[in-house]
Amino acid sequence: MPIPIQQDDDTQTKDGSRGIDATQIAESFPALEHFRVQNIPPAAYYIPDFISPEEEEYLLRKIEESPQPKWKKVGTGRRLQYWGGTMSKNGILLPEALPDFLTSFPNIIERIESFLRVASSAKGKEKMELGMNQVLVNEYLPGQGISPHEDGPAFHPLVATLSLGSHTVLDLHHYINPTSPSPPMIPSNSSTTPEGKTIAAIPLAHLLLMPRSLLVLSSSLYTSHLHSISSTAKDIIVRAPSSNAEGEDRGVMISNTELLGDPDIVDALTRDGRWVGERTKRISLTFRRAEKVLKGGLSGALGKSLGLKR
Ligand SMILES: O=C(O)CCC(=O)C(=O)O
Ligand SMILES: [Fe+2]
Repeated sequence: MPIPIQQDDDTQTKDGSRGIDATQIAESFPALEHFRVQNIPPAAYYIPDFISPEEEEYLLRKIEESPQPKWKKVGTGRRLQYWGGTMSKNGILLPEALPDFLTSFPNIIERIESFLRVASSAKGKEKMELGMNQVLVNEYLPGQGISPHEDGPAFHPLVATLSLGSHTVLDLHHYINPTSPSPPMIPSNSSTTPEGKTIAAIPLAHLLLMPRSLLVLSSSLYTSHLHSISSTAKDIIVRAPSSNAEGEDRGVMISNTELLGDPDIVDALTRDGRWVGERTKRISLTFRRAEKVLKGGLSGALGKSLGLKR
């Protein structure tokens, strides 16, 4: 890639909307299936170099320059921003206008939507119509992560995350089914959610997310699995399990090696059996569609009465 920007008026589609005309280029465009991460539950798609380094730099600057009150702090000290509005306690988006850096140059929302629409329709499948209306920006300093969680039913079960600045490793987790007999090998340090569901102690899979890549999580990976990022400053990726290393030094095997599009990493894995990456500051943008949106905009008083999270 990078996926082309659609800005010119002559790229308007028949219905007047901007973007790639699916019927024109579906044939020549790689099908979404091409980006599918293999051997994990359906479905994750990893698209390397979804944006250019210049676009990455521009987005990083715009996010950094956002007014101070836009930054919120979570318990662990990590910072985040919500664009497009915040969610009420009962899962309704209290909408706000999205900023120009997401809607015009580099036109990233439309580009993600066009990509998914075109790529998913390449084999005559039903087109994905998303209508992304909220963008969550997360900042991670080296050593910061996010504990295992689900993004929840308030959002359409397809989210796209753009990584900027640094690589990271996203861990995918599954629940241990309480109704099936306990397998003898379940490690005793598996954790339990507030709802009493048990999360398997060992992640189901690891995905290396490089800067400028787009990760799409959908269907059962969205609805019945969890994801997390470990609070580490260094990632060790290995080609095969190693028995002579302890703890974190053991490294992890990733499920998206073939999709990385990064010869240096693939070479290191082939030559040395491992790749070590020191994390730097990472900004992620998660694009999603809140299913329920408050009609008629938001007045401060109404927002408060709905339990607006700020
Ligand atoms: O930073 C990421 O890649 C994931 C963020 C995330 O899972 C979330 O904020 O819900
Ligand atoms: Fe999440």
